[in-house]
Amino acid sequence: MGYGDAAPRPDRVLGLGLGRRPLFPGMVHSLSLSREAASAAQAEMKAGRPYVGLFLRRESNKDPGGELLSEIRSRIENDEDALDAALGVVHGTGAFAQIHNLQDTPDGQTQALVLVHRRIDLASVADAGPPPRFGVTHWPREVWEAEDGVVIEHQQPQAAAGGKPPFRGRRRSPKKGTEAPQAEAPRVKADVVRALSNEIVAMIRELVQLNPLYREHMHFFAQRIDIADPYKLADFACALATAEGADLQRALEERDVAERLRIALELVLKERELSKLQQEISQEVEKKISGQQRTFMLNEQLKAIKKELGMEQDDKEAIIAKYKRRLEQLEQGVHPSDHHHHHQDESEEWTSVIPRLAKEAIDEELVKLATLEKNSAEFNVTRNYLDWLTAIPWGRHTPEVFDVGEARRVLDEDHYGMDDVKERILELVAVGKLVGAVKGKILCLVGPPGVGKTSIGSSIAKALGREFQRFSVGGLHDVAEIKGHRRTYVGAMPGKPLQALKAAKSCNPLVLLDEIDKLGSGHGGDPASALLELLDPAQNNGFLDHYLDVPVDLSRCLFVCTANVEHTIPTPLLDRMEVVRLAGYDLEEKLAIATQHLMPAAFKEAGLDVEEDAPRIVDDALRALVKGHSREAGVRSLQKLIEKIARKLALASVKGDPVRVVDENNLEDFVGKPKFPKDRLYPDAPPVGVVMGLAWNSMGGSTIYVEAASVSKKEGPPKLSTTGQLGSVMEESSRVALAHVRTRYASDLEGLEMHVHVPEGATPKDGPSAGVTIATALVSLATNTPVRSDLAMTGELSLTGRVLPIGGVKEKVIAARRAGVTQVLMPVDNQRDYDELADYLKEGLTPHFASTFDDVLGAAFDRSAPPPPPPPPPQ
Ligand SMILES: Nc1ncnc2c1ncn2[C@@H]1O[C@H](COP(=O)(O)OP(=O)(O)OP(=O)(O)O)[C@@H](O)[C@H]1O
Repeated sequence: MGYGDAAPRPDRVLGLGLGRRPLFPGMVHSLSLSREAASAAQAEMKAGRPYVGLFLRRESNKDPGGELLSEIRSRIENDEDALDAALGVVHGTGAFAQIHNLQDTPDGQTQALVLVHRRIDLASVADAGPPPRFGVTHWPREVWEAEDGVVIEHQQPQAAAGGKPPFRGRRRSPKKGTEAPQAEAPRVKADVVRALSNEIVAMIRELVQLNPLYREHMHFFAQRIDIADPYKLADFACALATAEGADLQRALEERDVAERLRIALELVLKERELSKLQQEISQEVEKKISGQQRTFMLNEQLKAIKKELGMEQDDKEAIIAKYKRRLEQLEQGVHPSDHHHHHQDESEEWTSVIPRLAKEAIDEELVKLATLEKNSAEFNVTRNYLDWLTAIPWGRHTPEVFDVGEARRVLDEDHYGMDDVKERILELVAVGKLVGAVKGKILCLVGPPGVGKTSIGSSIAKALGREFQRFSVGGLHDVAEIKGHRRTYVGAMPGKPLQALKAAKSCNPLVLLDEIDKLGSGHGGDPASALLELLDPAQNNGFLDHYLDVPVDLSRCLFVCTANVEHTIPTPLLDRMEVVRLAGYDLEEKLAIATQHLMPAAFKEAGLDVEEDAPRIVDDALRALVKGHSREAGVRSLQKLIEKIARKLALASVKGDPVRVVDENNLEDFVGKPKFPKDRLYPDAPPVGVVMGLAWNSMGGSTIYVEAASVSKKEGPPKLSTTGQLGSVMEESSRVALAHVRTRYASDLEGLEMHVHVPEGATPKDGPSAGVTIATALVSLATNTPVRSDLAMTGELSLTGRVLPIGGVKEKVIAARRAGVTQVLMPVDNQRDYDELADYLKEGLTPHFASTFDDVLGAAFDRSAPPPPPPPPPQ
């Protein structure tokens, strides 16, 4: 596309208004035209005049494209002079451009590709339009030649230029020098122009580097425009600039080359500043974003470096400060991790002194800690040690309750019965009230599982106003569990007593030692003697843990032990304990416990208590539950069954099919078929040779049958074999029984080979108390006489036929009642135990107290019956 002076110079053109900025000669533009402007341009092209005059509107609008200047007409109709009207709407100098091509865009506009040839001045309004047609004067050819420093500056008028002065109307008054370029000395002017040109080129280069968008322009420019032509350079620079329309118009109107260059330079300078600013902003934003990341990375690195160099001095100081603070709190009597607990009130009692030895140890360790390397193993050892030293609740006590009535209320709240235990506790409280302190009494609760030994422990603590802690010593072999490890061990810790003290946050907690009867015997020292040291009030005011290495006063702790049986408790321990026996519960007691405690608790747990008409389990169903499903001394499996029922009730109620009452009829839906359908192996009268005995073990009391049968008859002394997992003591009892029976029934027994069996063979049985039962079974066999069916017996038998006392009277009586017998036989020496039993346990029972085997036989065989005949000879 050639441009410039070769193009025709029509003196009338279609006039279009430009909204935002004027166009400069030499440029190709894609100009969007309004619909009317496009159709006017179309018409021009059709008429073979593909030209437009493009004038910047005085009041610029947003639209950068070309439009028809229809306002001119209305202005003229308002009696304005036509040229004045046009110059009121647009600037007087514009661009003469050739339309190369028109293309419709989807949004209803038309894109016109125009090439700007030269400047024109608006000279007249040939037709107000719309579309308006203007009479125009074309600017002369702009030529710049400088030869040997002499400027030849032409502005040759070409062809008919209308002859009118080029500037009219509202144009700003021309600048000095524009009218008279010759005013400057040609020589100087040439230098100025060159200097300005160079500067503009340099600036444009910079722009291109700053913003790649300009690169395209530059490329175009270099191809088409002679840089050496300052007029064209100025126009190019202006076209590049994103400046205000008014500034650009000024450059458009400027005739003087130097002045035009100056304006152009000013514009590109601004452009460069703008580009720089733009770049700075974008860099800043980028920096900000990456800055955050950087800070994080650097911090991490710093940490790593500090760690590497062991420079975490600050941390160490903070740790030391922490201990100092704890120490202060301890000395003021505030425990470091003081928590809110129910016993706290004004009367809280403080003995806030840290023992001298402990204080010395703490101070010493603090000094040591300050000198140690933060990452050394020893630092951590020392730190752990200080943790423990400062975590012991030195001198802190919870206020104890010495109110008998209140203690009784608390104890009764959680547990039914257990009167022996409660009585003992109330004694403690009463003595404490008189003496001022409960000195470490060791209670030992002995009884079968599930009778509430552990759970009453926490009630006792509550009743006495002490914190509750427990740990099990069952199966404990290592003395270190009690006395702690020496600090030199990796992962060393204090023993369980001090751990309990730390957890209790007070020096007078109730500490429950579970399963003291199952204490192991150790290889590394004897746990029993360590426990002795812990429990003995004479020693434990200076309990020395291997780890802590500083004596701790445990004399204000109250120790309670639990055990299932007494005889495996190490004797030295047992000697110092006060044993309270819990025998287990019979049916009525279980019913009471279930209704008063287990059921409400289980229902609450299952969320059943919130309902208005909450479901209930009727007494008969409970009775069936106890008899058929949970034959045990305690109530643990009864509790589980009730919880199971509660869950199923909850499920039913959620499903929308609630069950209101659990009775005997629907009980099986909840717990299945009874596990113990019958109470007795021989529901009716037992056959010859079978006798019901009473036994008890760690699981509570139970009835057992002893069965004797003759196997064969041979020559010689009678023989006896036994089965049923009998222990050695019971084995011996049977030999004693046979020996004694032989002294009386020698002829009946002669040559008899007998077998004694104790059914439920899977359960190990031991103890001497089956002696009378085995002997009676042998007599029954020897004399071929059955014993009374409603009798159960217990008692040790000596060789000479004396009946010796036994243990577990209450358990055995309960077991006898459970089996439905009405007569019980026991050694006369146990009569006192029996008399002390609660009346309801004795109701309906006939006791027999035997001192000799004759007494036993008297009770076992109906005296009114004829004397037992000799047994028939076996086949
Ligand atoms: N007399 C009672 N009154 C109320 N609840 C009781 C009574 N006896 C036992 N319980 C309840 O029975 C459950 C079992 O009791 P606990 O665990 O204390 O038995 P334990 O004698 O310590 O058994 P183990 O020897 O196996 O430790 C507890 O939930 C307890 O509350």
